[in-house]
Amino acid sequence: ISPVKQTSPVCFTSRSHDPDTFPHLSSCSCNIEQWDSDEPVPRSELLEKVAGIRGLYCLLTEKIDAEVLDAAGPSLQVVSTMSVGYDHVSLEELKKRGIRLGYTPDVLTEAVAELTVALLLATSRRLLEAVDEAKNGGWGTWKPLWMCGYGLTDSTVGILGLGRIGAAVMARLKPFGVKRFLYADTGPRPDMATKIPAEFVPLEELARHSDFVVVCCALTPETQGICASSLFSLMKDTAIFINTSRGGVVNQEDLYQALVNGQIAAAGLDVTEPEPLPIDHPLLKLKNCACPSPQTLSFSSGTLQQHRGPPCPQSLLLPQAGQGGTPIPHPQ
Ligand SMILES: O=C(O)[C@H](O)CO
Repeated sequence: ISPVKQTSPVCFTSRSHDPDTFPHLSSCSCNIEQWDSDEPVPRSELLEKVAGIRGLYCLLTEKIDAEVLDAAGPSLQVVSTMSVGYDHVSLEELKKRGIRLGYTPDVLTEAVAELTVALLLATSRRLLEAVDEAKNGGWGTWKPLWMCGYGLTDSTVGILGLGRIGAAVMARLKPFGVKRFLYADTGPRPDMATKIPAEFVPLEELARHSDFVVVCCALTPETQGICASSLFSLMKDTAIFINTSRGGVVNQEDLYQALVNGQIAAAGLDVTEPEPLPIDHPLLKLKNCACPSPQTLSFSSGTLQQHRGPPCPQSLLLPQAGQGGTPIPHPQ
């Protein structure tokens, strides 16, 4: 976007941005209009605000589809999303219009990997249940097998989607004495599976053999609902299921049944569909399902301070019309 002074907004940002955290936006000489709220911009406002802009800076709360792009009109050149995943953006519609997409790969790798390990340990060691029991008087006396969980030593961990986050999770779990890492993906990822060796296997084999199944893949048409009863039924009844990718990869009714029927031991979910789940949602009633507030845990302000680069979208994926195709990398 050329820094031309104009009276009408050149860019629209869909959330209020703290100038200290986002110096690039404050110092930019373009005329930027900001949705000045911590809450997502209502759809009707978004459709109005984008008219005639050249750049749109959004979050994963905004669905960027044909309707938004049509409302923006032919002036729109770039959409940037402050997120690692871009499943809320229609790549097809962007491509059709020659609009480029920016996103923020890698800014959350460490944070999400740590959170994944936290969820895995909390569920396998029944931490939240134990805290509840101590608070509500359920801890009567010490019993040797009460609240026993499942250990990582000599275990098999299966990662669905071995991108940056999956590899970072493996690096953190390895020192716990994991014996074998398996992974399933769209194809072998030798680049990700060499430092810590991991075996590429079909998803069904991963489900059958893993003590811990960790989902780190991107949400795509292929992964939508991929974790369903057909997969849970293959898993060990002692298996722990962790999802830190997107809620849409899991069929939540099937997961609920698997947890209630003892098909699997427990689940830790950083992501759900919708977010947040309604407070009376059956998954939130289960003792063997840990489902903390997802966005606060995975995208804390600490994360923003700790990552190595600015949180501004930095990678552009889609070429301008007529410039040839750039393969879309594994987003996570
Ligand atoms: O895609 C992302 O950036 C994360 O899911 C945000 O929490």
